[in-house]
Amino acid sequence: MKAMRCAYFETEQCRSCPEIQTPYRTQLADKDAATRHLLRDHVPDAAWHPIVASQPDHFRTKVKLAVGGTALHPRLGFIESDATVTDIRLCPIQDRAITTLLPELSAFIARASLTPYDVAARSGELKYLLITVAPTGQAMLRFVLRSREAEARIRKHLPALLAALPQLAVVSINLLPQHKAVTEGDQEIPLTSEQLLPVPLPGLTLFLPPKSFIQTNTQVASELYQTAATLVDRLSLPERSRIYDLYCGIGGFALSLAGAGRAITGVEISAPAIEAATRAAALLAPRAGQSISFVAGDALSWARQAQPADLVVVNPPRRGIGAELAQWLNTNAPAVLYSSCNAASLASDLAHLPRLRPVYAQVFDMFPHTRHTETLVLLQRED
Ligand SMILES: C[S@@+](CC[C@H](N)C(=O)[O-])C[C@H]1O[C@@H](n2cnc3c(N)ncnc32)[C@H](O)[C@@H]1O
Repeated sequence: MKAMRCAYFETEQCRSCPEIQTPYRTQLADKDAATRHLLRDHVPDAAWHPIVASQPDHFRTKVKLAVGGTALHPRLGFIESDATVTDIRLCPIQDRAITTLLPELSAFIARASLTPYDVAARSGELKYLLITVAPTGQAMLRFVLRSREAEARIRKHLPALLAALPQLAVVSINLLPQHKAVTEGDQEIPLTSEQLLPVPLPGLTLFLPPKSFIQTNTQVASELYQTAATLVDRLSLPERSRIYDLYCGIGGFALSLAGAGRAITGVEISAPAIEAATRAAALLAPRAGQSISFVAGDALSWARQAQPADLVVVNPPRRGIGAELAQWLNTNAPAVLYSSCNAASLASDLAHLPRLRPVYAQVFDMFPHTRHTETLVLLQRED
């Protein structure tokens, strides 16, 4: 398999995919070997399974596009160190459903006179377009603005935009008044009556609200959830089992593990994500003894007051779960399914789980052309 071509990389306009000139098969082999090496003190060779590949192009289902240039001729891409924006609207790793939206969105920026935010001068209004697409092609669009100055113009021109791009299911404004190196602020202003993007996956539909986390590569995320479900089906869980999904987001793992006799609780810090997960759970087929509930809160505080579980899934942010939650799992969970986007924090967390032995491990290539990985490890108690 040849390396992928990317004009932005070849002309040194973009360096976001540092491995893009390495043939994809070689990237997979390198990534698999590097992850196994990093975890060598914790995961035995026999536990490893072959890396799960992504599509090498058009896999990215959510993007953050900084807006630069002028309202008449906006540039959509990323901010350089000199504060200008490089346009990468034809990026070959983004889902085609995103690329298709961009000419019309560019025209909309001109029509609604949305002056791009100038980072150096600290002037202008439009900072980012945040776009997520579902496998159906439906999309969520969020305008990240410095203030409400442009809101009325966006509202005025929105009906024409929605007529031209009927796949825009959810549109909102996010306010980011501070001059900070973050992507979004606290306040979200809905512009469409629907504020949940349905993301159908095999056997379930997730619902994404504007400010919640979703994996960047829906194809690989779906394989991750399905692998989790298969692994859990193979465990000899008791007939009535208690399962926790900590850091559950909009519920991808919890909903995939639903089944007869299973009482599943998902815990997540974001209240809108919990509402969305609850809506998704209501659509699942009922099964005898099945219950799924979601709780908004801090995973560690919640776990501290929880009953021991038969299985705990953890899928934390890059920092990992930390020593205290790891120690709680070590005492209270006979089985743990840990999905990590940072093998280094995974390694340090595994060091705090001496009673649990990794029996299955696999890398999922959620982020092709970079060195980032998603690693799934199933651990079971030895005694
Ligand atoms: C890597 S995402 C995983 C989400 C979900 N499991 C999925 O597959 O989409 C990590 C999630 O942890 C949540 N989170 C961050 N800190 C948290 C905390 N202290 N307690 C509970 N959830 C937290 C984030 O909001 C985010 O949704």
